[in-house]
Order: sequence, then C-alpha cells, then structure tokens
Amino acid sequence: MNQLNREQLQLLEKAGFAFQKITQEQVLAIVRGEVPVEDLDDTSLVECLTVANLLYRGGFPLVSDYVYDFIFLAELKKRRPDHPFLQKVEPEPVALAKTVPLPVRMLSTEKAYEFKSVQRWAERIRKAADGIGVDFPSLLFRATPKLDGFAAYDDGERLYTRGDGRRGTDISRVFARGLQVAEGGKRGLGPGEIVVRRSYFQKHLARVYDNSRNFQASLIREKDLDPLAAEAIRQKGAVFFPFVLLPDWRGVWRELSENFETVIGDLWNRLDFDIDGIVLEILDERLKESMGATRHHHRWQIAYKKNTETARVKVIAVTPQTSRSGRVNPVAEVEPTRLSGALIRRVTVHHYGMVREKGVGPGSVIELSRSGEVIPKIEKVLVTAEPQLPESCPSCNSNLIWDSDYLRCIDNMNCPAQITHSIGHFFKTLGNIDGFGPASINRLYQHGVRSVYSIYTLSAGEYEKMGFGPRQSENMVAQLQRSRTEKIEDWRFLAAFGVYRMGPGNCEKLLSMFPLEKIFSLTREDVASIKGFKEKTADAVVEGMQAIFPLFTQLYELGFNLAKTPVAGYEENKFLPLQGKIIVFTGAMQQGSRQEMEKQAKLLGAKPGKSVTGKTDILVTGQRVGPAKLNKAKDAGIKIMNEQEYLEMIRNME
Ligand SMILES: NC(=O)c1ccc[n+]([C@@H]2O[C@H](COP(=O)([O-])OP(=O)(O)OC[C@H]3O[C@@H](n4cnc5c(N)ncnc54)[C@H](O)[C@@H]3O)[C@@H](O)[C@H]2O)c1
Ligand SMILES: [Zn+2]
Repeated sequence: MNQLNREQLQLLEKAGFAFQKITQEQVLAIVRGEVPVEDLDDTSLVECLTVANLLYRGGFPLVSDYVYDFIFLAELKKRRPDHPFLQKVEPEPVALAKTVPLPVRMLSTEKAYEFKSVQRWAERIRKAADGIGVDFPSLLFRATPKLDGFAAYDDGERLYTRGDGRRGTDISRVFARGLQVAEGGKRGLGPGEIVVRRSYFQKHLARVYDNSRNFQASLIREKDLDPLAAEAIRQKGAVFFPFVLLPDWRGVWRELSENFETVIGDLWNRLDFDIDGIVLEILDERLKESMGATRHHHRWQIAYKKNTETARVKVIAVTPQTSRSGRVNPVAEVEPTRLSGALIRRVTVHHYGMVREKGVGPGSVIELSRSGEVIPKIEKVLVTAEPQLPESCPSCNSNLIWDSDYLRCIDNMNCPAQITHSIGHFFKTLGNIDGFGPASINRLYQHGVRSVYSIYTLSAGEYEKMGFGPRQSENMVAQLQRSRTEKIEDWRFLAAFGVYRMGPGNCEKLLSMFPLEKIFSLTREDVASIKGFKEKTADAVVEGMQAIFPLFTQLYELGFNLAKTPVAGYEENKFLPLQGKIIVFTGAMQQGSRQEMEKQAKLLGAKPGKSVTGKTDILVTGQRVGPAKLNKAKDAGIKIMNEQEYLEMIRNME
C-alpha cells in the first residue's frame, strides 16, 4: 500500500480534511510500521489519528482497531493525557451536515483487550459500590455482543446519527426508505446500530464490497439509494438493531470472572451480524448514576475486544537463554515481521517441552498473535522442523535437567546468567536506583562481583579500578547510598530478592499478614493460608525464603529505610479504625496543615498517599481542588470526601 485509494481520498476531502503537518506518504509509512509513532511530534500524531478515524467512520479503515487503540491512541494518552482529542467522542465525518441535539448523550466505550483490564474495571466498580453501600458480590453484570455497524438513536419519530455524542444528524430517511427494526422490534427503542446480516452480505454483497463496513455508508447516504442498498433494506439484509433487543448474559462478577472465556465465546457467535467485541456493563441504576461518565465513555461500561490479527513467521534459530531462576528459555529468532503495528524479531517460546513436542526449529513456521497488549504469543506451529535441544547451559556450560516441561541449569552458585540476572532483578524491583543496567552488572561480574551485598560495600575507587569512569563511579556510590536512605515499601524490598512466586503483589499480601521480622520462621501452613497459595507452592516459598536468608540479613543490616506494610489484625494495630486505608489529602485544609491531617490519619492506621493512584481508598479534598484531580479519582472509582465529611467520619469512628 503506497497510496490511499480513491474512496479514501474522497472521504478525507468530503470531511474537509487537508494534510498539514504530516504527508500522506508518512501516514502510510507509519501504518506499515516503518516509522514508529514515538517519532512523531504531537501535531502529526493527532493528524494521523484524525485520518485513521475519518477513514474508519467512512467505511474504509486504514488500520485495525488494535493498532488504532494500542499504537496510535495509546501513544497520545501516554504523552498528552489531557489532549482534547481524547476527551470527546471521535467525530463522524457527517458532522459537517446540519446537526440536531440528541435526546440522550451517546458515548464511546472504554476498551479492554485483556481480561486483566476487565478486572481493573471491575475493581473500580467494586470501590464505587462500596462507596454508596451497594453490595458488590450480588451486583448484576450484563454482557452483550458489540455490533460493528453504524450507531444511531431512534426516538420513535426520528433517527439520529451519533455525531459528536451530543448532536447528531437526522437520518430518519432510512426508515422512510423501508428499513426495518430487527427481531420484530418496534420504533422508539433508543440506541442501536444499523447493521448488515453476515449471511446476506456473503450471498449478495461480498463480490462488490470488501466488508460490510464499506457497504454501511451507502445505506444512509443522502443521495438516491443505490440498487444494492435498496435491495438489502427490502430483504431485511440490513436492519436497525436496538441494543435492548440484543441477546445477553447476566450474572454476578464471580460467575463472569470464573467463566470469562465461555461467556465471551458464547455471545461472540450468537448473531448473524459482524461484531467487534462484547460490551460489559452493570445494571444497577443507582450505581450507574453515581459512577457517571467522562466526556468519552460511561464509567460503568467497557468493551472487551480481541485482536484477531495474526502473522505467519519463519523461525531462523532457537536460542537458549538462562533466566534468573535457572530455567533455560527458548527464544525464537524469526524473520522480521510486522504484527499489529510492531516489528517482531524475537519471540519467547513457552518452554523447551513445546520446542520438543511441536517441532519448533530452524525453518519451522509459526503463527503469532498479539492478543495481550504487547508480547507476541505463539498460536500454532504451522510447519514443523527438527528441534535443537541444548545439552548444557548456554551461560555456565553445566549439564541441564528436565523439570517437567522446562530445562533447568541447576548450578545456581556459579552460573553467570543466574547471578547477573538476579542482581539486575534486585535493582529493577527496588526501582529507585539508576546506573545498574545489564552492561554495568556484566562488568561487575567480570571483576569478580557475585552479590548485591558486595556492590553496596564497594568504594568509588574500587569501581574506578573496574573500568567505570570517575564521575560514573561517584554517581554509583551516591545512587546506592540514596537507595538505602530513601523510603521504600518493605514488600518491594522483599520482592527484590526474587523468591519463587513472591512478586510484589504476593509480598504485599504476605507482609499484610505477617510482619517482616517473622517471615523467615513461617511454616508451610502459614504460607498456604495466604489467598492464592496451595500447599505445594507454599513448600517452594518456604524453601526460597530460607535460601535468601543470608543475603537478606546482610542487606537488611545495611539499614534500608523500609516502610512497614500495616499488618491486618495484628495485635498492636487491631482496633485502628482506618487500618490499611490509603488516603490522599489534597487542597487547602481548614482544620490544620495537610501534614497535620496526614499525621492524624496515620495514628488511626491509615497510610497517607502523595498522589491519587489505583490503590487509593479515599481522596479528602480541601479548598481549591482542580477538576482534573477530581475526575482522575472519580475515574479510578475512589471515594471522595470533603474535609468536613472526613472529619465527621473519623469523629464517629473514634
Ligand atoms: N481501525 C481504525 O482505524 C479505527 C479508527 C477509529 C476508531 N476505531 C475503533 O473505534 C473505537 C472508537 O469508536 P467509537 O467511538 O464508535 O466507540 P466504540 O467502538 O467503543 O463504540 C461505542 C458504540 O458502540 C455501540 N455499540 C454496539 N454494540 C453495543 C452494545 N451491545 N452495547 C452498547 N453499545 C454498543 C454504541 O453505538 C456505542 O456508541 C476505537 O477505540 C477503535 O477501536 C478504529
Ligand atoms: Zn548455568
């Protein structure tokens, strides 16, 4: 694709769009993945989004939804979260025509391409429900197929396009032309979409149009209907489908989360219409009202989408890589291939068991997808080849053993890969220190450094002797010093040791049940009592804790500035009313300074936070608080109280 096609150019022209900052060639180079979106300046990026959006709305999309959402939009969100383009419903090109106010606002939806994002959305709903006393476990969710048609609103008399969400265009003419409401429905059922039946499209239109999106626009055209459109309307191949008539699934969050794939899969194939996702929403009107909407989407609704783009790639070689834990992971080097906006050269294969069984070797062909948001995944092995299995560790050359599906290097005392990756993991997890990337760690290793502890004990002079520059050496020592004196959560510190299964999340869980001083005397029963742990993993965790004990003690005694995780139900804190709550104070307070309020909250067991994050429980607002901050908190489902409400609450608690 070197040029936009005629239809696309016409669409842009009709919408009054002119290339200004960016050229047509540049847009296409971006679409082909030759120019990364990161290289665009803000104006060009927005221009690129505008082009993609206009072409999509007009029926001739330039890129897939995934690329649009996760390459283009995501970049703008990252750079300019407040950019006006993100604050509104992406406009339809027909907005140039005369518009009329819509009877209700019609918004876009928030998107999720991973179950994890759906979980985060549910978490926000849980918080909002707690905030107004709605019982979350019994809250009903509804899932419906997301029709991939042309959005419209039917008030019984007129039919409107969605327009900019507030004002649409009157397209009642399509009903006058005989368009029917789907499923024997009647007029006036509110929002819905004009859609084309899949079977009808295949039989009558596929020869002329690439997809039904190309065809949809012709149904609402102002000019005389073309014969294919007239016929599709007459034969009910095209209909207006109000959302209230959609087949659905209803149930509580627990059912939904436990059977997510099944619920989604069942709905995905229920209709004879193209769909581009499943819409999830809650049914409680009071909660919906309290959660409200941004200018872009309702907070109580989300669209789960799938990235269906796949690519077939040829494997050039499979390279073994020893990880921190001693697992030897197969990494397939592939012929560079573009997939959903990224150039892919290497793909991690799950394990050597898969390499062996599925025949992933030089010359094999694999099918990749990017179902998640970043990492490519191997869907299938299409052409097999002789696998090459390493016999010894690529790093230390010692023999490998099979541990179920994994190959493992067991010489963890002397394996350079295991040692350097563990050191790297420590600093990366600590997250408050620069200058200890792979290159520096490898140099340290070459000069005999084997543990994080010795890194902390080296002087600037000693770093210089290893070949680090004088300024760099000074800086490394200063960084190390700072990493010990700056406050850091104890769970983060523990997670840095990289015990099996003990990532940041589980460390925080563990430390909210047992204080740091107790964790080396935990029994397997203690560990198994943590939610999500089974006996077998508990054994491994206890063993892993024993293994890090010597290093942990060494480092701990250097005196890190650890912030204790409040221990729930632990004797001394038992009756604190705000136990474990993360509270952020913002704005000018009346009762005292913000510091004083924070101190008081701490005494009641709370953890004051500096800024609003997903973990915040309560935002207490004083005078002069900007709407941006409030909206952010609202978006995250955080309970918001003004100073008076807050003071009253703690008075009642005390
Ligand atoms: N590929 C591209 O170039 C390109 C360009 C622009 C936008 N897009 C896609 O479109 C998205 C934005 O489009 P949008 O603003 O129309 O939002 P959207 O795709 O989230 O759609 C929101 C609309 O979905 C409709 N809908 C269909 N089935 C529904 C159901 N069961 N329940 C409720 N609503 C239902 C409603 O009309 C609602 O207005 C982007 O995030 C991207 O995925 C793609
Ligand atoms: Zn090794």
